[in-house]
Amino acid sequence: MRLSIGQVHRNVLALASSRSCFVLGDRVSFRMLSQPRVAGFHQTAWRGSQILEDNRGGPLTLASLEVQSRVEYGKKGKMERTGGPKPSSRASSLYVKPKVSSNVKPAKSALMKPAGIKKTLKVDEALFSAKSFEELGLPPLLVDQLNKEGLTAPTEVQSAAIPIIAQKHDVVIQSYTGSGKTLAYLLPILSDIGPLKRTMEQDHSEKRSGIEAVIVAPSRELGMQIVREVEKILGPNDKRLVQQLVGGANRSRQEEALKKNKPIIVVGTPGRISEISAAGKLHTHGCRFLVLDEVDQLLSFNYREDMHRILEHVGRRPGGTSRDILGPLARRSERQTILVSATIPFSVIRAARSWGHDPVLIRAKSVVPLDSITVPRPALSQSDANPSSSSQSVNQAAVGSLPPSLEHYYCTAKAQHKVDTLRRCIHALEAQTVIAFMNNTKPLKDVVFKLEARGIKATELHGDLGKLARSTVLKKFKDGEFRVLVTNELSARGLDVPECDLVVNLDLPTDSTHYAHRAGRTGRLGRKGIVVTICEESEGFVVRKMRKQLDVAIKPCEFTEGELVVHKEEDVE
Ligand SMILES: Nc1ncnc2c1ncn2[C@@H]1O[C@H](COP(=O)(O)OP(=O)(O)OP(=O)(O)O)[C@@H](O)[C@H]1O
Repeated sequence: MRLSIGQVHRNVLALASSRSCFVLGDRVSFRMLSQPRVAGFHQTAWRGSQILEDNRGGPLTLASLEVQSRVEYGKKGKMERTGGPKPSSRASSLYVKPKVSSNVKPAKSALMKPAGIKKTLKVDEALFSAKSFEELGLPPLLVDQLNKEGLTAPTEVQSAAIPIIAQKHDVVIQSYTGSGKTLAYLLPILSDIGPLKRTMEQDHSEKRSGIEAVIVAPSRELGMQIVREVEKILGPNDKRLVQQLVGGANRSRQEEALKKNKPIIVVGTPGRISEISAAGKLHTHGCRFLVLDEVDQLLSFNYREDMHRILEHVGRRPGGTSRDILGPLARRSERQTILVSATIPFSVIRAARSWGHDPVLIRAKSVVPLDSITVPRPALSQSDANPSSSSQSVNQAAVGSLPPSLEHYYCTAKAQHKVDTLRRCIHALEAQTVIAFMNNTKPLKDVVFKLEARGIKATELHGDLGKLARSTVLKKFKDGEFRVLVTNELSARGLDVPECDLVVNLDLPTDSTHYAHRAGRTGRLGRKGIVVTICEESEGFVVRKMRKQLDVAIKPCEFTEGELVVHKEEDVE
């Protein structure tokens, strides 16, 4: 395939999508494919073949990637599914056999009743790569530690990401929820820094001191989850090498720990990292890795000042290009930048291009250079802004973000009957670990109260709770003390509760990206999971619209006589 390459320099100040993703920096260089029909990487079905075995240890270049000659175009609108069969073709194994009546057609999958004991949801082996951790070049000490933790095979996205990150590329990792993106970036980092790294580099790297990796996450809960993951791999003797810098926790204690423990990795929320950095207590100029987990959220308007500081300070090369000419964030730095999310809008691709060295997009079974992806121009001013194209970008971001193992349904209920419908839904599906989402904080308590009154153990989680209460609630829910967690958007991103077998939307998510992240709290790592949206009759069209945007079947249903009854599509369209 021939690429026509042009350079476009552009001042980018404006938001690039309806979700207010902003692009920092004032000079963006990107190349465009000559084919105008290419809508973008999510929709266009890029099929970069699995190229990892083609890299024979040398530095990864576009030529070595062989992507230009090996990329194929799929049909417009069809997406490439990775790491598992299509939803329609899979065999399912969830709790209930759907009831079929005259106006009802059976669900495609065969649902089955559970044993009356606490379920252990089976992990789908198709999600795992054929390669082993050793074959991906991880150091023996690290592989041993992974084995000790019961991690014996990499997932597809880990298999794709580990060698590319090890070759020092700036990357964007996009893979569906629960596919193992956290280890996809942690493992190559821990191969390079800390006590488990490659032995041949040990002597040289021993001399390094200070923070070598900064990982940023949008919520305290996700930050702490990442910290636990790093601690697990480092083991009890070295867990002090990772320091949490999340908001809500005691700042002076965090600062003391930085001084005393001399961590090599910090994980935190944007506000707290930037606060401690501004106070001169966090020195990250020599940092080699910057990870933005849930990057599309981190680059939203809400975080712009803190993220600006982080991008400006972390791993900054002393004496970089003058900010007068290029602006502070267009300056190339020595750090390796790793951007991660299940949903990657065009604004993130643009940002990654402007910050990175030959950045590549890694998906579970493909690796493509970002320069080869056509993205629409960002709106430069209010008058240029085309709301439909920016919302299109957000919707495009959601395609391919959902695990194939999920089943999606929706039913209608009046507002005052939603909790009762939720109760019937939980019983019909015999769900044991349920996350119910609402859009606001206030009504959460009321839903908990009503569920408890109906004999279902429930609890609420939201940002207004104190730090301690938040972690206690989450721990108790993970330990199975509560059957239902009623929560808001706070829990939609990154939260990993492997046992979660049902997600319910009690309020409609604001768009398909929000739907994807909420839905992704179930069906983790290829496990089976069900997502049910309970909406009012007048909102049914919104669900059907999201279904189209996400390219997944969200089937109309109801819960009667303790059964899930799936309706024929024609009856409701
Ligand atoms: N190779 C592996 N073997 C077994 N379990 C794994 C492996 N990799 C990751 N996991 C587990 O899979 C679960 C999901 O991983 P993770 O939270 O990294 O997913 P994710 O892709 O980041 O999801 P999200 O997009 O929702 O943040 C976690 O419980 C994690 O410990």
